[in-house]
Amino acid sequence: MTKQDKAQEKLRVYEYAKSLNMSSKEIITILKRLDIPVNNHMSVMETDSVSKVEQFFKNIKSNAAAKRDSGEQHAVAATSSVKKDEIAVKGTVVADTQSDKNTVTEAVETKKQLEKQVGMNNNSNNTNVSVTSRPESNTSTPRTQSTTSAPRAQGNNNAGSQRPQGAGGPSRPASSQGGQRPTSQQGTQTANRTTTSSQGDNRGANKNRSNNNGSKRFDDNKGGNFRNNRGGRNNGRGKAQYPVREKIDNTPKKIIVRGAMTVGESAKLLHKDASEVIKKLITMGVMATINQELDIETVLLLAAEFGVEVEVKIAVEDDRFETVEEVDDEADLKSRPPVVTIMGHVDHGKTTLLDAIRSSNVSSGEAGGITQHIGAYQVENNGKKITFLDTPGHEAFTAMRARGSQITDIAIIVVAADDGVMPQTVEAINHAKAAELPIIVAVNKIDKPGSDPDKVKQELTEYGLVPEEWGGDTIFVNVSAKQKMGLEELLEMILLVAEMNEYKANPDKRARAAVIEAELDKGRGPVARVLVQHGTLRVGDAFVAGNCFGRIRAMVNDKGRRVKEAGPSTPIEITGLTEVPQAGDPFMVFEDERKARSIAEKRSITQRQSEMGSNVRVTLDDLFQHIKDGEIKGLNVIIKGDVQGTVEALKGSLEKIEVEGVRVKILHSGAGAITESDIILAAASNAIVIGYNVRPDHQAAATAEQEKVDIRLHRVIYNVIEEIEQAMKGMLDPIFKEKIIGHAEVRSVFTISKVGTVCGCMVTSGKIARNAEIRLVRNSIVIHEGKIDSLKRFKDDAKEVAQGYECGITLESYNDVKEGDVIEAFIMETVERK
Ligand SMILES: Nc1nc2c(ncn2[C@@H]2O[C@H](COP(=O)(O)OP(=O)(O)OP(=O)(O)O)[C@@H](O)[C@H]2O)c(=O)[nH]1
Repeated sequence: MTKQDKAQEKLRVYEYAKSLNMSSKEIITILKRLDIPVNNHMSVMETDSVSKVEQFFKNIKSNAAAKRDSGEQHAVAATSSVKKDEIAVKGTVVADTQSDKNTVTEAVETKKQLEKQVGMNNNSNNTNVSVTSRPESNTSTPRTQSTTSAPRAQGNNNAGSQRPQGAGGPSRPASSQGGQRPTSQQGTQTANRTTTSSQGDNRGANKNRSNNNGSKRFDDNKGGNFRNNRGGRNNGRGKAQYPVREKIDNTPKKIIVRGAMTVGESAKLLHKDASEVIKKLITMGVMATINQELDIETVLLLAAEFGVEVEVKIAVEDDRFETVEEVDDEADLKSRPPVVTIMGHVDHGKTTLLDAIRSSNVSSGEAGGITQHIGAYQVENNGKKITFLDTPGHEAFTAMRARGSQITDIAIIVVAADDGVMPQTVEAINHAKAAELPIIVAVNKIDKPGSDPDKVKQELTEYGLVPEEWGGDTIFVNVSAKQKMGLEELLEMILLVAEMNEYKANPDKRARAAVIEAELDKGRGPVARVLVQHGTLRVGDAFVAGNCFGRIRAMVNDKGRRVKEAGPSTPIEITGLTEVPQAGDPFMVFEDERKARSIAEKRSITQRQSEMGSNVRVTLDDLFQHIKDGEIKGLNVIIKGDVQGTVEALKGSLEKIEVEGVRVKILHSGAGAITESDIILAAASNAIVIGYNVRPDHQAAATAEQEKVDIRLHRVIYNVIEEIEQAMKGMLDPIFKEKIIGHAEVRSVFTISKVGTVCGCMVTSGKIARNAEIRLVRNSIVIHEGKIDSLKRFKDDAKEVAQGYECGITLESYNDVKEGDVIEAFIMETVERK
């Protein structure tokens, strides 16, 4: 089986879209509408999702059919109802997304507009509808001319779209439109986009506007421009009850909505009497008084009823720009270089490999530049670029992910052929898998005598990485970073994976990027290295990076050259910041420095508030609530245990748990203490950490506290399983929860006859209380759990001993204590259920 075949086994959004002759964006909108988690066009579509989408199409079809049946006239629709409905879906979604990238309202709108579209289809024969009496409308005159024109396949056979549109009716010269058409160019543009033709002539105008480079850069993510709500479309619907009035109508063509507003405010905006608006609302089934607040959705419907176009501008999105997913027009997307991270075990040759690739593949035309370490670099192979992140290792990678930056496309796992799979190799694989990245394995050091690449392949099959020649789908490349062998093939394989995944971005808009590293330079002030992800970054651009802002003073590329602009996947060093951002911070360009400053300020306030506020991570205590709210579809878990065997057993049992469709997903498991890397992975993947007979090391505990990661420590497998199961069912009753109150280090051990082993200890954190329970920990492994027999300060019994003091401790029925052991004291506390 070829690599291509393998890759195609997984159905990605874009492939599915292609098969339906739709764009990824449309499918994404539908998936979101159906509450199916989806990130982008590369997201894998499970069979379940496909059937849900198909069901969605079916529903639309049957709705349309039902409406048709109930209507009086359906001449046009009958001939090709399936195709028509599909296209109706398509046309509407495009209309939505194209008009604006407001993804939040988009999903809601889709349904409404779909319904509306269906409704509009039913009016298809009603060609004499007086759509609007607005003087500015450019639809009325053409309509009367077009009553004889052939119905459109799209089912947009409402009055407005029945007329030929620009090039859509070549037999009709543009001039025949007289003064009604804004320009002939607009007509042509409209006609070119046949699927969106339902939107009438103004679409052409809007497209023209968005083609204007300058303004387009800042158009993204502003409120929705619900052009389907345009005048002319809906008047036909209400016509029966409300005959057209002859008086001059000053209804605005378009209004801007910034949030919910009262009936009175809506009326003012729509240039209507409040009574008229209230009446209209009643016909829509909404009983409201003049001071009653209408949510955005209702305002949108109301405006549509009056035939007014709405632009939704919700300012709140600006300061949470990283959460807004931009949906670009497929036509605007251009291929971009893949971004690659190299991971692997210590000393397996990550840095050597990065250096070898860099020194042997400097892109043509760039040769002679002075190598500059800016966190990433680009090389060229057969005229195609690849971006390598310069900070090898999965910790840095996952730390960035934890800050919300997913910048890597492909992970290279380096395994030394003379050493084989090591603990950090497994960690790296799991970190890459958690980020859902395609993995290429580079088996390194094949020049070394005794190296055995096949053994590495064999070992990796255990972790789900099966080479293609063995029937799997993982690409393995044998390399020697030191001898520069196999590098060419490695690059080719990266480009192959990139080709299969079609990494694309829209270079023609304001830049979005991620900070790779940042520092305070003595001479130049704050300096940040960023990787441009979307759009083009230019000198002079005002931007926000994390909670900092600035204006780009200068940009230097990885060859040390000053550049004026940088497109997607380009790493660049920038100056012009006011402060130093953090690695992983999101970066976005804004229209001016004032705006950037205000957004940066808002972001830092929000951050401070959320730091003070409640935990946003999943914990077992609030798991049920998350499941109930549909926020999580699976519980991500990291398991660490004292012995590999028990870890495997635990893994097997947990994976079997399923409660109401929610399953446990083990992101990573291994023997040994809970490390900081485990916590970072948990934070990045919203996972909980289970420690079976092991403890978090110092650093890990501190990071867990800071990142608010839930760590569950257990000594009985059954308890772990029960706890998780109960939490998922919402039946967890942590009437008691363990609270660690302190640690004492055993500094000396002596045996006294009749008393047993006495431990001379120093309390290193918190306190040790006489009535507390204890755990004896040796090298992060729990070797005993029990009670304190006696606690003494010098000769006297003590109730508790605080941090920084020495004490003598004997344990109840336990004597196997060694110097260097840690006694962890804990109490069981009553916890209120959330
Ligand atoms: N013989 C041989 N030695 C290699 C090869 N690649 C790397 N080495 C050596 O392996 C050692 C470790 O290489 P590094 O590149 O520092 O390994 P690393 O994975 O970056 O190590 P850390 O940064 O410590 O995680 C160095 O002494 C390299 O010279 C190779 O292909 N063949």
